[in-house]
Amino acid sequence: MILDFGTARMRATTVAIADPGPLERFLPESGPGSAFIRRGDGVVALGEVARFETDRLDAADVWWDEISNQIDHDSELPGEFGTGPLALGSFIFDPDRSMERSVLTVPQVIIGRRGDLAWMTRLGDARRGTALPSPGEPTRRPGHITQMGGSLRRGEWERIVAEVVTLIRSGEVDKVVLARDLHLKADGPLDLRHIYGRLLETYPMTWAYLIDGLVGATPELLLRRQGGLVTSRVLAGTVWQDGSGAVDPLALAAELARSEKDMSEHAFAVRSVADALAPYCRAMNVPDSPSVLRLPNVMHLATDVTGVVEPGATSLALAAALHPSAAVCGTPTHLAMDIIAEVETIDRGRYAGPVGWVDMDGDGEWAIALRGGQVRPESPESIQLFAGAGIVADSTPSVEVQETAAKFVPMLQALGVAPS
Ligand SMILES: C=C(O[C@H]1C=CC=C(C(=O)O)[C@@H]1O)C(=O)O
Repeated sequence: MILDFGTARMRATTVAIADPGPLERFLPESGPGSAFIRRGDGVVALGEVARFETDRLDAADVWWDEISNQIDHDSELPGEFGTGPLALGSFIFDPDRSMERSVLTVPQVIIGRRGDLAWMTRLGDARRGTALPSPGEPTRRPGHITQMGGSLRRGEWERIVAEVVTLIRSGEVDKVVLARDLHLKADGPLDLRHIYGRLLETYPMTWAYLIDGLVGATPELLLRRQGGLVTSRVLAGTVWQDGSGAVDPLALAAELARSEKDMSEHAFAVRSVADALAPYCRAMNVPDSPSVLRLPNVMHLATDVTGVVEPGATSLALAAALHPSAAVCGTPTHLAMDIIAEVETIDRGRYAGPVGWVDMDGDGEWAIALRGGQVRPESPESIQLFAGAGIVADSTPSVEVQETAAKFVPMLQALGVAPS
């Protein structure tokens, strides 16, 4: 479905503003509002002048190119990364099999910040001037929440992991990332702004996203394209504290860095990103060995792949090339995708798909929608959380269940629910 402003040209104005305070406070309780924030920097987007519901990143790329060509933009900050009209989007993991839809939306008002720079962009309606919108109503914490369990019981999911390990050991496939879900139900509609605010407080080092009922805080950046440079933060390979929290973090990091199983899981993910980026880059840097990224709930092996990108490839085109990486799908990609569709039994929807924004120059940031959940308009009191784990030849099903449990922690904490 396409709703756009037809053949009429649209005016947009960007002005520098004084520090607007926490961006998330502008999110409205109802009506369109999206956000993409990390360490206080990012954008909050209000209202909607155009929307494209497609399943394909490359179709979204073409649509945004057409729409952005219809915008006449006056800016006090020309050329500043991330300022001006944007499209914010969230894409389905497997568009061939999902019942859900991807979304790309062009907001009416954007309030943004990067370091000392803050700005507001308004599309259309120049009469509204440069006054900031009023902050949204206070957020509501959820009332009582009931944990309804997952679509599969833990034991059933372990059996699927075991089956996939057997496939991998037989040489049919190298790596498959398997996910499971958890359903929770509150006694009234959930206020996603509250969940989002909690994630920003507790996980400031992640990319926190909120778009069309999908909310989460992901540590994994599919790509940032800024001018001629592209960066991808590849994560795969995980350790976590047991319930006692007694293990020295340095010892835990060392255990991860020494783990052959995690190193092999990570290597597949890095290779998939490097191979997908190579045709778009004049030069690339792929570090030989990963570092360890420490988050409050888990630690990951992390590699930042960088490249000098050929002119013309927008951030959406690059996201189309990179998705799905072996951090969320597997190796070889198509075989892993088929196995996921066959054995996982859940519709991932937009979980593990690209989430982020693109500007009028094609620059942008696309994270991978992990550590999050989905609220659907027809049941605003219910949320479905997702978490996955990379399965390789040495995986142990019961340990992979624990890993997914550790990955549910940010969302459970944000909902005020004790992890089980
Ligand atoms: C698939 C997820 O995590 C990915 C990202 C980091 C580490 C991962 C791992 O160690 O399995 C996964 O590849 C998820 O959080 O749902």
